Amino acid sequence: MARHSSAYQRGSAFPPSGRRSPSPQPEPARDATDSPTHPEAGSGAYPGVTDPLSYPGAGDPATFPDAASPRAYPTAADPAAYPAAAGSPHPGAARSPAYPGISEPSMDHPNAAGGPAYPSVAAPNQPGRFGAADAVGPAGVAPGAPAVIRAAGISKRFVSGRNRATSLKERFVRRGGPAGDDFWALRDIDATIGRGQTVGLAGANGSGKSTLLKVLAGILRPTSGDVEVHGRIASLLELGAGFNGELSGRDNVYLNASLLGLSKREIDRLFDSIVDFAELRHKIDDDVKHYSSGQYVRLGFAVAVHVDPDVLLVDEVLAVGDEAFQRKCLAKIAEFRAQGRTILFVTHSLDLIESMCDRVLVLESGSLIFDGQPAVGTKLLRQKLGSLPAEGPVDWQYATVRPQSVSFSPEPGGLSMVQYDPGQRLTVSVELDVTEGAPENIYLHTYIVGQSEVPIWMMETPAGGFVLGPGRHTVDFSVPHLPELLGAFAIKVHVSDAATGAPVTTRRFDELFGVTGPQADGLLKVDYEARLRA
Ligand SMILES: Nc1ncnc2c1ncn2[C@@H]1O[C@H](COP(=O)(O)OP(=O)(O)OP(=O)(O)O)[C@@H](O)[C@H]1O
Repeated sequence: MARHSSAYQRGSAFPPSGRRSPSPQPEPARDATDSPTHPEAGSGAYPGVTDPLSYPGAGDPATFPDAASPRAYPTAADPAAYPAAAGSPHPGAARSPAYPGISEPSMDHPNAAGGPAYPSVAAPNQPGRFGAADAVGPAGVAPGAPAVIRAAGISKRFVSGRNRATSLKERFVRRGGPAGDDFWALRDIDATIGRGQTVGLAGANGSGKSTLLKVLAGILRPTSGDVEVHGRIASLLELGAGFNGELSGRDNVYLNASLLGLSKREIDRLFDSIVDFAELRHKIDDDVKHYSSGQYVRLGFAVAVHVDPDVLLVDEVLAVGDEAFQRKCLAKIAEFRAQGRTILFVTHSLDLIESMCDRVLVLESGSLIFDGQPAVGTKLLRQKLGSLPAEGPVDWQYATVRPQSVSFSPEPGGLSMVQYDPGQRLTVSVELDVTEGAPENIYLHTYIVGQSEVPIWMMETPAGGFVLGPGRHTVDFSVPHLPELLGAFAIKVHVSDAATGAPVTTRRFDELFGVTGPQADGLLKVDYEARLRA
């Protein structure tokens, strides 16, 4: 099992025992000084291959959101809450155009061990670490699928180059002060990917998708949090796909495939198939620096899918290929999926997520705001991106105040009952989940709706609303004497901010209560007279 965590030691095996206190270090912003080389690279075994028994904290069972009942995640913690940068400089996060891609490790990442490595290789399967307690069963995947990737509390801070200390002296002088402009690209992400899942990673530009993929691949070190990986990962993370521009396509195939764990003999056997897949036989002996971006990606993808990975991580790079190659890649992904391999891919194509994924993770400003069924997650994202109007201000599942359930009983807190006679007491109880960021004074109005959604009457909280803190609350609306009615009735709840009147959400519940009065269906009885005017 390979693990990436903030407890990494540079260029060496993992610590022998005990959880190290992280010495998180923000990534520097991409700039011209980022180098693709790895001066710290030591010699040694393939990176990421570690002694599973020595890893601190492995086996902490995390709790996972129930993907079948998607939930919004709490607002990300204030960056200030994260530990300040300390420890050795971290010049990684290179995005050099020359060697971006599959496997470029940041320099102080342990994967930097192993010579001129651009590995995204993770350790071969190590049985025993992921037991039944780790099983996850998100949408579309049989419950009990073992976890292959687990990210716990992942945060990633970058320091922009603008105000970054550029010398030791400056660093010393600024000690205790800000190291530069902090920017949190990821905030407290928890996610567990089960074996065989095809997971889409979606979100607006800059929401943190690529950063998360790189952290999972072990290419970026998280500022805090842990990643565990069970199995061999092949990743295609950026345009350029991790090739050495000075080498030919042929040499790069050998270099990359060997870094992904294949022997020379295995690569000899696969070579033709890789080249054919990439459709680059005519170019294979040219230096890859003369390749077009699409050709880079073809070769990178071809290598990645030929090394028999357990987990395939793919960034939006597919968009670079022409349509025919995209089709080929998607067919390959579908084949992997059918073989029960695990795939995590970033895409802006929400249709693709709906058609290919079992599950979607949606990021917003570095926070995971949704983890669950693709149809629901893409709807949320479309709403957020403004391509789909929200039903009411915000779908109730994502609102800061969520009407969770409604129940009917004669007395508040009494046994629930659904059938009533006119004149009887009825209490409609609305259960609300109030999250951080909800209005302080919450105003509810509930409509009792009859056939064809016709409102029969309305009940509301006092004008100032109720002050409800985060947590679960129940609001009871009691009707001492039900009017004469006949029919079945449902409840529609509107939530708004009592201070500003701003709507929060609306939910129409399916639960019904019935009243067996003498009236015609669904009508309220009022006293009246009928006279013929003289
Ligand atoms: N090395 C870096 N230094 C500073 N900021 C960075 C660095 N890498 C990424 N960022 C910033 O982190 C944020 C997340 O970037 P990331 O590439 O993960 O987003 P994304 O969701 O993949 O975006 P897109 O859809 O546009 O590809 C962005 O604001 C980006 O500018």
